[in-house]
Amino acid sequence: MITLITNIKELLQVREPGVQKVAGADMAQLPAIQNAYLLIENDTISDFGPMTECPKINADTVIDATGRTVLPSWIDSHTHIVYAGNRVQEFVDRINGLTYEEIANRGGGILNSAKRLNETSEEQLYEESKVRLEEVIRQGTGAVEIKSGYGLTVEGEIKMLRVIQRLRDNYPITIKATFLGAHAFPTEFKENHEGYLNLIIEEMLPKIAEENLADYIDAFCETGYFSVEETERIMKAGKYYGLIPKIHVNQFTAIEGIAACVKHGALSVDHLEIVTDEDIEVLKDSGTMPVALPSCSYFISIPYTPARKMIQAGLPLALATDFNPGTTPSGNMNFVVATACIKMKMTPEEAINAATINGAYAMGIAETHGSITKGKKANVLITEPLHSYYELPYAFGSNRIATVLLNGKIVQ
Ligand SMILES: N=CN[C@@H](CCC(=O)O)C(=O)O
Ligand SMILES: [Zn+2]
Repeated sequence: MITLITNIKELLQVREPGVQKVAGADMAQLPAIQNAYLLIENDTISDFGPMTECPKINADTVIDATGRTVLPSWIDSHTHIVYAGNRVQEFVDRINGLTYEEIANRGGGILNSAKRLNETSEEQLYEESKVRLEEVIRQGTGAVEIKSGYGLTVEGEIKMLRVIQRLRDNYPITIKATFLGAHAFPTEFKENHEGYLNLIIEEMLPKIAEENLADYIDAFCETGYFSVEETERIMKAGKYYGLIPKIHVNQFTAIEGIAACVKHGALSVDHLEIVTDEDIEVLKDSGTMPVALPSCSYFISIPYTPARKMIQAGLPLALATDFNPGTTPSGNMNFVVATACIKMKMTPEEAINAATINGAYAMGIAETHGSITKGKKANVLITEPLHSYYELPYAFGSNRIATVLLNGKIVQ
């Protein structure tokens, strides 16, 4: 099956093989070809270049992209798409003055979602989650990481991870699964942290590893949730089973969790609304990707990740949605890219790099996703006719994606 996209006004994020991520000043560069073609063989990008070099072949499908931009699909490296019900009441409580912390202290927040999830059947959970997955595919996401973490019981966590596996089996989007048993302490373990850590390490992890249900391990390293020392125990236990850490850290407070994550070889550190100079130092020259989640900052009115400061220090940065029922009931990467430009003062080039190649690194899939590169998966987006790709973040409330290809096939 051969697909040829012709007359592309701008083909964005064109990279040689081997580029895993971009950092610092390099984030401002978004390599592009004007008036280009893109050749897809089966599910793989096989060639691209200027129209003057377009091969004369009999393609099965030819798409004329006159006036349109073509770019790699968005990579959403941090989501909690699998959940039951919603938390609209907490949304209204926050409008009326309560904070996220106050709501959590009253038994709301993560524990609210966990209660609901444990009362929901696996079938129902799958049905609710697939609607969200279908929506983000339409919005241009071509790869998504999905976390557990609303079970907080052996059965609940396994149920979530099985749903993630079923989504992976049934949809063309690339999915990675992360075990987040250490998302919050269930009420019965509030005064018995040791007991819950033992449950995660001795019961949940061996079962998850046996069924091969997760790729990564996560913990919510935060004041009032998992301490740095507790997070280190979770990371070590995960690594024993081959799960690389990707950690929630520095959302509300900086407690030196980032240093611990770097020490344990975390693939990414996510949230980073509060970042100290020491945190930035420790991330320099590490293999750990910082991930910002601007829709979360927007929705619960907390600071935005200091992107400018981090990029100026030479760091890379990825962008993801954090799609979840509490702090970010949206999986729209177009909004994330726009909000990063508008609120974090990232340039469109930096934001697109952060939402494609750097997101792929944060998901451990940079070899196959995140750029227009020969041999990579043909997960690409074709926009509506645009004057320039700047219109993607400029039109912040709109979706300018007209066509979505996953594995070389048009799905939208
Ligand atoms: N901060 C931790 N976890 C989620 C929110 C969880 C929730 O409130 O349900 C987040 O990334 O924002
Ligand atoms: Zn999250």
